[in-house]
This record gives sequence, structure tokens and C-alpha cells, in this order.
Amino acid sequence: MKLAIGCDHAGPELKKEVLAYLDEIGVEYVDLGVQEGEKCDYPDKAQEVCAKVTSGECEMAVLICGTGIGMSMAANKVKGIRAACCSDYFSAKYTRAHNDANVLCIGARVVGAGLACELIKVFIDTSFEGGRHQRRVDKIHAIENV
Ligand SMILES: O=C(CO)[C@H](O)[C@H](O)[C@H](O)COP(=O)(O)O
Repeated sequence: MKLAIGCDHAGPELKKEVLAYLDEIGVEYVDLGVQEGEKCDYPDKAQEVCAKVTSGECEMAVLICGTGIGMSMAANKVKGIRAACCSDYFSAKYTRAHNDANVLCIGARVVGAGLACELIKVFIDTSFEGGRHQRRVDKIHAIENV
């Protein structure tokens, strides 16, 4: 399992802590920046990171901005992406189980590092349940072609 991770200028500090955690639990990742001192607009970073998922290079992605909301709005415009902005454990778990989310968005100004790492862990550890949920996910993607 390889994760793509990126943030805007609100997120480098949190990203640094998340990457240390991913190293600790042995999850492979590609860090697409930005790094401390750099700035970017979140839609640009969302597009760059999501491309790693849609190309198949990475299975999932984590996007960090101030609230997580701008990143999720931008990511959800990318065909094939199902992004969820989560700040609680239950949502991070069930957006995988029921929505088959492939991108987790986190607000660096909303959650602390400990919770962010827990959100990522449950997100990558939870499998999509399929069944009735598959029909609904298919309907989400059908909207892309309207
Ligand atoms: O929270 C955000 C939108 O969802 C963005 O991440 C940005 O981080 C935020 O808008 C940045 O604001 P700034 O005033 O440029 O720091």
C-alpha cells in the first residue's frame, strides 16, 4: 500500500508529524510537498496529489490544508476521486467502509497530530464493504458523466 500525501502552506508541520508516524508503522508514501516555508494554492496541490491515485501509482492519498475542506472540494472534482474531509474516527472509518473513499482530507487548523495519525491509520486499515454500497458509489461516479 502506497500513500500520496500533500498539503498547502497550512499543513507542513502536521505533515511532518504524519510522515514520522507513517515511517513508524511502515507505510510507504510519496511526499508531494509543500515543505515548511513554501506556499501553494490548495486546488493545485489537490490535483497533483490526486493524479497519483488516478494513475494507479498510489492506492490512496492524504491531503492537508487549513480546514481540509478546500482540499476535499478540489479533490472531488477529479474523476475517480472520492475524497472525505474527516475530523473524527467514525467518519474516517465509515467513509472507507461505505463510500470507498480514496482520499482523506484533514484540517491542520482543526485536528492535532495525534488524532490526524489515528484518522489516517483507521482510513488505511478499513476495507470497503461493497454490496449495497457499491451501487451507491457507482451512482456517485455516474454523476461525473451527466
Ligand atoms: O483551509 C483552507 C481551505 O479549505 C485552505 O487550506 C487554506 O489553508 C487556507 O485558506 C489558507 O489561508 P491563508 O490565509 O492563505 O493561510
